Amino acid sequence: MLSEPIISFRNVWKKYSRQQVLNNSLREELVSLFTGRKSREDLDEGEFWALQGINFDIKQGECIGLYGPNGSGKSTILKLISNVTYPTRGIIDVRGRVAPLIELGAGMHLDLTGIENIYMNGTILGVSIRELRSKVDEIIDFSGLNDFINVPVKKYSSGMYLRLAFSIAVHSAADIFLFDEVLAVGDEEFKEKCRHKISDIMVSDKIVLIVSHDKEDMQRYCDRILSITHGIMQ
Ligand SMILES: Nc1ncnc2c1ncn2[C@@H]1O[C@H](COP(=O)(O)OP(=O)(O)OP(=O)(O)O)[C@@H](O)[C@H]1O
Repeated sequence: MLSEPIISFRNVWKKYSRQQVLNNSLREELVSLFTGRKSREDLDEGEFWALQGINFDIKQGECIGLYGPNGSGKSTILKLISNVTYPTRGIIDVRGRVAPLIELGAGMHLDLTGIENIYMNGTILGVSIRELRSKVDEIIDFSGLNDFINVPVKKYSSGMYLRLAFSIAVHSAADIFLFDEVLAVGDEEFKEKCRHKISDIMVSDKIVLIVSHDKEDMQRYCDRILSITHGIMQ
């Protein structure tokens, strides 16, 4: 059972449009649908493949680094794993609860205070209210946001968002942790704390997926590195 993949991508393609409004009229869409003159997978003007035929498996307990130049498709892979977006083609299987630290502020409820977000997001990430009550001081303490914990998060700086989001995620019951260069906005002291916490998670049976431009760093910590360029995995 342990060796079964928890995340699997089978021939996954993701199409994006550079123009938000497509030029296709409804008529053109209908003609293509009924006549088959244009395959649904073909690219319309302004569209491009952000991912092309991606295949990989990740097993329980693995720590994987995702490496590639800007715009190569790393964040798109994390968004597909966390269901923020969907594949244009292919099959994605993700078994387990995902804690996605992929976009600063994503998943935060801006009008709620820090502590309200701890309860809200903690519950979404599988922690019971009773457990959250017993962990809340530890979560606040790790975040270092003690003086700001009763302030609505819309007043937080990007570093403060990170502190709260990271602290909630690493104290959650998630099975899969996605870290998309989130540490970039943290100060050195907090980064160091996060690195320790990530190392603790790595030695557990959880899956950790890290996106970073620092290949050497990833080689030190990760079991494997998946390299991607222009949406194609090497
Ligand atoms: N919502 C979107 N709509 C249109 N294009 C998008 C969207 N999201 C990403 N893209 C494009 O898809 C490509 C892959 O983007 P992605 O964010 O996955 O790359 P990345 O490898 O994470 O880049 P970086 O290292 O700069 O964060 C890029 O060309 C990007 O501009």
